[in-house]
Amino acid sequence: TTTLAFIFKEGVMVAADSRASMGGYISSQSVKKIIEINPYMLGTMAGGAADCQFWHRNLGIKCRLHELANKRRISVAGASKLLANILYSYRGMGLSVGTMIAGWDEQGPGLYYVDSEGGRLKGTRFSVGSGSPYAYGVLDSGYRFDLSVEEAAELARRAIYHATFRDGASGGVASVYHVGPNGWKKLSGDDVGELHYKYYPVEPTAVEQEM
Ligand SMILES: C#CCCCC(=O)N[C@@H](Cc1ccccc1)C(=O)N[C@@H](CC(C)C)B(O)O
Repeated sequence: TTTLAFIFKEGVMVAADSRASMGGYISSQSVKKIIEINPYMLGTMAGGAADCQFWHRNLGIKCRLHELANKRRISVAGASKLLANILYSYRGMGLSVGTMIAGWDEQGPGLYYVDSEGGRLKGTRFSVGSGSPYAYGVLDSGYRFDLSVEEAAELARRAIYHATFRDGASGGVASVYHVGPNGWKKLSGDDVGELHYKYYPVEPTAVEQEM
């Protein structure tokens, strides 16, 4: 898996691939790794498929119950704390979850990294998953706070693409979401095979050049 998220002038950009693997076997090319927790908050998934899917579903339920009990949406800090605490309570029992909670609340854009070791970090730029070293290379070299939404989406897309090119456990579709003051919006979903020819256009052959 390759997932990434970063805060910039216009909010938070979130992106992920869609591959599930079991050793060398590719078990799925169509996993939704960006979870819509509520209209203003997204979660990303990396690690054990079952663990990520179960605990993100559980988090969504807790967030909705928080809204009903408090008549206001939960903050990004609050949602990430709920997840970190429940994961920590299972520490050492073999859970494998590496996730980011991204959203917009009264503090503006928010981004946290949370994992099944109990880690919880507030930050402005993360990449999580087996392909993250490759994604960081593209992301860190291209990141600026004052990117436009289009530039930020393209940076996120390119970083996921290059990670899927090098990491065998990443692939399928590169999905990109933007979270702004009015909530999240899915910007794109591109098969990485097609993205390949966007970044490496096929040179016309000598014969075609003759035509
Ligand atoms: C579908 C299906 C079977 C999925 C098995 C399964 O969890 N694969 C894992 C890799 C893994 C993890 C721990 C033990 C073994 C195998 C996987 O593909 N994780 C991706 C994210 C999830 C959300 C799809 B990514 O991190 O590579």
